[in-house]
Amino acid sequence: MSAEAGGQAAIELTGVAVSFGAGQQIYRAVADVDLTVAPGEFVAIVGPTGCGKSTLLNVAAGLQAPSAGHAHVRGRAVSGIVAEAGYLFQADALMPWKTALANVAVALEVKGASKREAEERALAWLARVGLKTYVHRYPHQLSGGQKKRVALAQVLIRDPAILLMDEPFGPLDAQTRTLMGDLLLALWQADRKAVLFVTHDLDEAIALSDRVVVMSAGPSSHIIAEHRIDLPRPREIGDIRLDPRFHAFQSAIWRDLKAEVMRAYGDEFAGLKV
Ligand SMILES: Nc1ncnc2c1ncn2[C@@H]1O[C@H](COP(=O)(O)OP(=O)(O)OP(=O)(O)O)[C@@H](O)[C@H]1O
Repeated sequence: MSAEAGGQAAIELTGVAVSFGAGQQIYRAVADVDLTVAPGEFVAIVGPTGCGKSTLLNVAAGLQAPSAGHAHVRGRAVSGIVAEAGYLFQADALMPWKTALANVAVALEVKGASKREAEERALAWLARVGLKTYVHRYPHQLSGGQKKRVALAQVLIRDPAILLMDEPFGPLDAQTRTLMGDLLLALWQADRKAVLFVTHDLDEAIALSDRVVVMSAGPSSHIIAEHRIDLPRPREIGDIRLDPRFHAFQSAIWRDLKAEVMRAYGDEFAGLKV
């Protein structure tokens, strides 16, 4: 679906540059990025470490002001934190002193819902993410994957218009990552929100997305390629990985990415001669 077909874009970055520091110490992390996510589209950003993936996500979230260019979310210029976005980051955002139920319910309570209504809806969301029997556990009594499911419920219960996800399943083991990917796909399929998803993992990017955007190594990182992933939906990650076209996408994206990854790491590996 193009941005035009769905009306205004869900997320639109135009000519975005981000620099850190000042004077002689200035570091131009990202330069001249144009990126549009259409309503209902799932877009993944991949690129070498330190290329500016999180920086771009932060610009879309309103957490980082661009030094040049503009960010729009659903047609509105971003200035400050975007309230209609749901964020899921690698680090755990759960409050350790609250149960799973309270952690999810609080997302509605802060928006003015009564405790009873918030808890009822939180129970329904925890059931949707498969945690019906864990609602009274505290985060330290949950596995990494279970905590991620609570975090997902905590984000989705607010019904955000767009989702911004930064390596959300990064700390999980491979099997749990796959299950979390399938859960995310099932939830997304039921209620297609625009998603901007940052990951290091090519397989994850291909399996989940409609489009994979490849960034160059920094400084002045920019988009060097885009791949439309027209694999059939609904998808299950285990099955879609067996599709021969999945491997064709892997090879094509890796061809774009490899030189940039080598450029990002080159000097460090050169220094490791023994
Ligand atoms: N607040 C900051 N101050 C100074 N430099 C920063 C700041 N935030 C990010 N950078 C630098 O900008 C560049 C891009 O960082 P960013 O975290 O966006 O990259 P990334 O692609 O998400 O990295 P990774 O894949 O390793 O998570 C990096 O070189 C980083 O060191």
